[in-house]
Amino acid sequence: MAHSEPSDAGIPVLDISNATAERARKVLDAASTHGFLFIKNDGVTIPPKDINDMFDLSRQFFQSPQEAKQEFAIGSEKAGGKNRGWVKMQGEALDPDGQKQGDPKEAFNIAEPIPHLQPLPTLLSSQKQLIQRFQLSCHTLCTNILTLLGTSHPSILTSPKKKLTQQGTALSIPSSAGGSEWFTTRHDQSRGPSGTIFRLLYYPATKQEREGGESIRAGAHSDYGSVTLLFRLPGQPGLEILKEDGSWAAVPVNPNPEELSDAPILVNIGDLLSFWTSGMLKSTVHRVTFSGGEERYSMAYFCHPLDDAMLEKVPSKTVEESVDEGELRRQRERLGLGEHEKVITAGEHLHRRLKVTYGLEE
Ligand SMILES: O=C(O)CCC(=O)C(=O)O
Ligand SMILES: [Fe+2]
Repeated sequence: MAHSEPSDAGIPVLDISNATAERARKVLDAASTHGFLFIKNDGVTIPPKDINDMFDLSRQFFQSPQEAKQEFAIGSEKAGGKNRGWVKMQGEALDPDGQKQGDPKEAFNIAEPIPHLQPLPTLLSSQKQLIQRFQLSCHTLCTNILTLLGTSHPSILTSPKKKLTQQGTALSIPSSAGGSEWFTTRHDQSRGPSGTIFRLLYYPATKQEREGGESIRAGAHSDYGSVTLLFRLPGQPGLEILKEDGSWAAVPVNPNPEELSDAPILVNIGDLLSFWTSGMLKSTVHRVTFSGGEERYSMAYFCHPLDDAMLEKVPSKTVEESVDEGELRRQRERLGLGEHEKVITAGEHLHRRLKVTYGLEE
């Protein structure tokens, strides 16, 4: 069967080491068009060495005996709670309608280390400091992105019908309502628990490369939270995003290897942030496909707001002017929310999202 290569998704690489209005605008622009953006690794916020060390640790962990992993099976008491621990091969289907079997991958979910890190298998707990430092760095980057999102003015509003109200300024969240800190205070982990998860992912090599094409290793889905950071290894692509015309576009690991010695960090908007901004920010559907002759590793940091954050309308003129009614309707339907205005919390959003997708009950 002939297989055509997906085109490159054309996601921009942004440098946010200096938070200028122009950069903030670009972040918001990418978030409200692609739903994906690359952040140039500044070498400091998330040190490349920590990324490499985390990948090494992940590799060692997934290569450990099945029983050592099984002991910390997801949701088990030993793993310390509901969404924590090891997910075995085909243990979950991200696209239950489109797949006969679960995703051919393994995962390990690590919750925020607050008040302390969850119980971990010996190998992982021997590297507690690295893991916690990594979680903290990821949270810092998410906070930086959320601050920029809260302060910028989207260029998409230059469409003929709409006019920029204040050139280069914020989402116009009034400072009396929290201003540029509106999102970040709702992600401030010192204020309460959240659904944030750091996830190690392993896609084992399949015995036989599928003839003539790729197999789906992570089913088509959008992420649940507010912002996701995704780390991949050079030479291990496979991520694709769904474009508006229904085709899939490949997301390279490093779109500009000549200039960027460290791969940039891939960021995507999740359903919750899309819902929260009335569909203005896009939670783009994506999947992982590759022919399977070789194994693949990735790591994702799914940043969620505090469980009790109310998903009320963001007090922003910009958001109001950019409501995507169709997207909002789809999201409300998926969450089982009726026509009527009902404000839910981030915790409830996550619960509904997991329930609708996996048919989970309490
Ligand atoms: O492994 C990847 O590159 C992407 C994984 C992903 O999209 C997810 O776990 O939500
Ligand atoms: Fe994802």
